[in-house]
This record gives sequence, structure tokens and C-alpha cells, in this order.
Amino acid sequence: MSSLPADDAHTMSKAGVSDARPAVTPLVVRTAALDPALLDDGPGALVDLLPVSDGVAWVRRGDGLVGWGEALRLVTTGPGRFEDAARACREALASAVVRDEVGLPGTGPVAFGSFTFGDDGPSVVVVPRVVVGRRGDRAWVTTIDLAGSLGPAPSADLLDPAHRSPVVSPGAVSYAPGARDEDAWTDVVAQGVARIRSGALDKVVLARDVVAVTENPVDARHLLGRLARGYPTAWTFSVAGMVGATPELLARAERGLVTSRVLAGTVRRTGNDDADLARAAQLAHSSKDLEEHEYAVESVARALEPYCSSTNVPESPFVLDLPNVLHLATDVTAVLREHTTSLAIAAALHPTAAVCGTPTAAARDLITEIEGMDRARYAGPVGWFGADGDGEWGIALRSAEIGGGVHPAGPTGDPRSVRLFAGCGVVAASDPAAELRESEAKLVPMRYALDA
Ligand SMILES: C=C(O[C@@H]1C=C(C(=O)O)C=C[C@H]1O)C(=O)O
Repeated sequence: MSSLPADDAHTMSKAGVSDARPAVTPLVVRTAALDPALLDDGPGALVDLLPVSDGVAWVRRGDGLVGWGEALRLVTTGPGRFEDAARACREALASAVVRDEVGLPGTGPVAFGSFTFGDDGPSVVVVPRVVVGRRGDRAWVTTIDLAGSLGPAPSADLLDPAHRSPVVSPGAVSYAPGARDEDAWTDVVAQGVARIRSGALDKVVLARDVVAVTENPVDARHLLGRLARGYPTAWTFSVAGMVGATPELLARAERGLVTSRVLAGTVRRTGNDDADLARAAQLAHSSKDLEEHEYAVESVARALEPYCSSTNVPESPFVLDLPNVLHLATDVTAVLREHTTSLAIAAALHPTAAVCGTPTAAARDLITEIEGMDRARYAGPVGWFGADGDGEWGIALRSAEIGGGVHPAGPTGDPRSVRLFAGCGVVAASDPAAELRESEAKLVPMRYALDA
């Protein structure tokens, strides 16, 4: 394991691989109730509290968690990236001294993670020093220190606007193709369709990237504020430079119950309500989209089976209405047979057929063969978990990576460069030109987020 400069944070690489470092001081964690009236009512309330650009976030409709500072940062890689991160966090949290006066999901120590789609490249888990959370009419603040003894309860002073650096707009933005330009990507989709028609597989999800270059270094808070307000029903997230507003919940585990929102099957919105209503009706009856959707639901239900005693899968999907697109959606719920952490469930579900394909192995191989792009943390699990393992994991869609990725010691890339990602489920009946238009629609949230 490469030992990294720890500064005043516990920093590890390849978590779970032991080295000769001395035992770290236990984390000291305090959660205190916060008067919810201190937060405004809007969907941007929590993200607006972030005092620095590199905070973490997981918010939806103004509820959720934001955090800043780092008490712990883990970087893991390889097929064991989920387990290694889970083990290292468990060890760090097992010795933590915790005083939690609120006792809700998301209180006490919490870790935020963003994992790669494939086995290669760095995945990151961060335990912030300060976390502010809200759930309905309850709000709280948690501090995580390395001090070794319990200090005073955290107070609302932490939210004082005087501590916040001003949010910087990205300024002018120019866009260029990423790994493939539009024509080349349309060819990739055509190859995917041909391979499916030859009988090699049923579905493959193919993605592309677009590179934005901004006038000013990107301040993630600018993006988060726009995403949280513009896409309030999505989960707006930020972890170590990976930012987005995903409508797809991979797994929430809370008190023995697992929930997953599966999406697959998409039409663009026109902006005209009558036309969109007609499109929604078409989507709900489109055999191509229903087929795509069925593969995704099946993959989730099958992956949950070993962990769950009863899984409830609604017979037909509903249409999820977002500002840019309409999706076929199914909420799967299940009861855990025994205690399993949310991260373990997310790892077991990943990659679902919504972002990889069917059968999984054949789809993954075809992606590696023809997509021609490093997905990095796009389409990987992103979310948070608490000391008891409960938590929420989304799929990092409608997302972008600021500054070209992760380095164990922090971002090193150009903060004026942002990679935006979008992908589409491809089945035998797919039309490559239509998939290109669909991918454009899926890039809309991040383009909107980057607008000055
Ligand atoms: C792959 C993406 O989205 C996924 C693919 C969908 C589809 O092909 O219809 C719909 C929702 C997501 O599961 C993306 O947004 O990049």
C-alpha cells in the first residue's frame, strides 16, 4: 500500500491492505439537533450551506446531507473496491467515540462514496468533518474530529455565512467531443445493434462523453445549486469531483428494508405539455422501451434475491417525469433476510442492466470492446452510508467529473475541464440516430448546471 501524506486527515490508499502505520486516534463524533428554521425551505437549502467548493452532497427536495472537510479519505481500486472501502470504514468507525442526540438515518458518522463503473481506476470514500442533514422537519449538524476527546456539542455557528467563500460561476463554457465525436459514437451504437441482432446478447448500454472547458475554475457549488433547484426530484450529489443529479436510486437500505428505483426506456421532453403527455403514453406502450426496461428490472430483482426474503416488483412500470426526459420507472422493494450494509447491496446490484446490459458479462465485454471511453466513476454507485451500514446509493448518471479525476491526495487535474457523460440502452430495435438524440437529452442537466 502506498502511504500518502496524511496531513491532519486519515488518508489511505488501497484500503484494507494493512501496513505498519500506527493505530490512528479514534474519531470523535457529535450530532446535535439544529433548528430547521435555520434552513430555508427550498430544494437548494442544504447545498447553499457548503462553505467550500469541494464539499460532499446527497440531496433531494431539500432533504439529505451535505458535508465538508475530511476526517478520512480512502481510495480503493479493483474488483475488491467496495469491500476494501467498507472494511476500512468499519474499522475507523468501530473505534469512534459517538454522541448522537438525534438518532435518525444520516446522523452520527457518515461516509460518502463514489465508485468506478469498472474495476480499474480510483474509487473514493470521504468521511467529512462537518455534516449538516435534514429529513422533513428534523435537522442536525454532526462534527467528526480527530481530537481524541469529546468537545462541546456542534452549534449553528458552523452555518454562519461569514465562513463561506463566495460561489464562483464557471463563466463562458465551450464544448468539444470526448473520446468519440457524434458520428463515431453513432457508429458504435450501430455496431451494438448489429451484435444484438446477431444473437450475441440482448441489451447493451453505450455511453459517450463531452468535454467542457470553462473560463473560471469550476466551483462544484455552482453546479449543485442549479441541479438541486432545476432537478429537485433527482438526487443531487457531489463526491470528490464527481457531480450530478441522478434520477436512479440503486439501493437504499434503511432498517431492514431495501428500495431501488429502476429506470430504463426514455423519451425526450418537447416542452409542450400536450405533446409530452402523448409521448408518455407512447413510452408506456413502446415494446422496444418495455423490453429495455424489463431487462433492467430483472437484473435488480435477481441480484437482490440472495439477500432478501421477499421482493416486491410491480407488474408494470410508471412514467417518471423529469424536466428533460421521461423514463419508464419501477420501484422495487425488498426485506433483508439478515443485516447487510447498503454498500454491500449496492456492490451486489452493480452493474445493473440499466447501465451495462443483458447478459451482464457479455454486455460488459462489448462495452470494453467498442465504447472506446473510460467511464471512470460515471454509471458507478454514488451515495453515503452511516455507522450501522444503512444508507443510500444512486447510479452516477446525469453527471460530470470535474478536473479529470481523482488522485489519492485530492484533485490534480485542470479545474477548468469537466467531462460530461451520457449513455443509452440499446436493444435490437434501437435506431443509432435516435440514441444520439437521447444521449443529448441526458446531457441537458449538466449543461444546464454549467450555465453561468
Ligand atoms: C445510461 C444512462 O441512463 C440510463 C439509461 C436509460 C435508457 O437507456 O433509457 C434510462 C435511464 C438510465 O437507466 C445515462 O443517463 O447516462
